[in-house]
Amino acid sequence: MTYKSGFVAIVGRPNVGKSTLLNDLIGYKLAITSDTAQTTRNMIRGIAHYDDAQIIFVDTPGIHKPKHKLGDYMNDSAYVALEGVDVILMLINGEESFGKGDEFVLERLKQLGTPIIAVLNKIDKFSKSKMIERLVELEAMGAFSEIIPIAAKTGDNVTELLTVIKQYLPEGPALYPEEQLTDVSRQFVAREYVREKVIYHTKEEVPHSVAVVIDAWEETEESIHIIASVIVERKSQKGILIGKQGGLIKKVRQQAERDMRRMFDKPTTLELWVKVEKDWRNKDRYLHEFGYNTDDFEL
Ligand SMILES: Nc1nc2c(ncn2[C@@H]2O[C@H](COP(=O)(O)OP(=O)(O)OP(=O)(O)O)[C@@H](O)[C@H]2O)c(=O)[nH]1
Repeated sequence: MTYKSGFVAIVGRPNVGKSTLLNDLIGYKLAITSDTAQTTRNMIRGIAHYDDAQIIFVDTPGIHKPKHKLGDYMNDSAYVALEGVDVILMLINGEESFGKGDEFVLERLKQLGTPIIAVLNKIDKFSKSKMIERLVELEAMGAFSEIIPIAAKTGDNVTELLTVIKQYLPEGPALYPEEQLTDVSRQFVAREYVREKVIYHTKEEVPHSVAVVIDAWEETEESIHIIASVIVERKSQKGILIGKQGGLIKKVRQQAERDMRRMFDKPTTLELWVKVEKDWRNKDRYLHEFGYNTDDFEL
């Protein structure tokens, strides 16, 4: 049996299902997901170990028109993630026809000369005839090495996608030790879990204005206690997030704790403080402090 190893980038417009697919492929919840566009802000590597291959999947922020410095950082992380990968998965939301946003992403990808697999996602949400229409549309573009329809949410056809991906990987040894599942820290994962719950429980403006910072991480053999700040941009958002008698932030805390216990495999408790930093998404100092800095790219 030949053993293969390589890097696979998952790219596309916001909200097409990239993080859902990453979690599916690696088999646990590393990347947070939501129905709010632009949830993923950093590139995240998930390492999948198979009998015949090791694949490093790189999830990326959705490529979009940036409106602030954080948006610039997100797009930059997506492009940096493409460097040196063996295959690119371009995720497309099959509910809609290939639009201007997709075209913009594809133009950039074509310049790299890396094989691109078009992954038509969310096939559980539309009819077979619509799916065929979309596949024909993609085929006619002549830009893709393969076109695979899937439903990342239900796992439909993801095994088939994996088989195709492996065909594009070079023969080679494992690049990471078997026990390593990602390159991001547990602190990063903890921050992201909190952010996911905030996004879930708040609407409209709040999700994009939130950052999470770990202030303290107290860990023993038996348990973990984390103190974290949830940063928002306006006083009004702080009120929304705390909720009536602290009800909303309590829900965020409890649900994040539940995910953390599962992920870190020990009892985990969380203490959350909501703070306001005006317009942080446009200020280099805060972007740096909250973990959205280009220094990460060297990782
Ligand atoms: N019905 C259905 N929903 C899906 C599927 N894949 C993803 N979703 C949903 O689509 C939404 C967006 O999914 P994400 O995985 O967060 O999308 P993303 O591309 O990482 O989004 P950004 O962070 O904005 O770049 C979530 O509500 C998912 O549950 C699918 O195959 N079928």
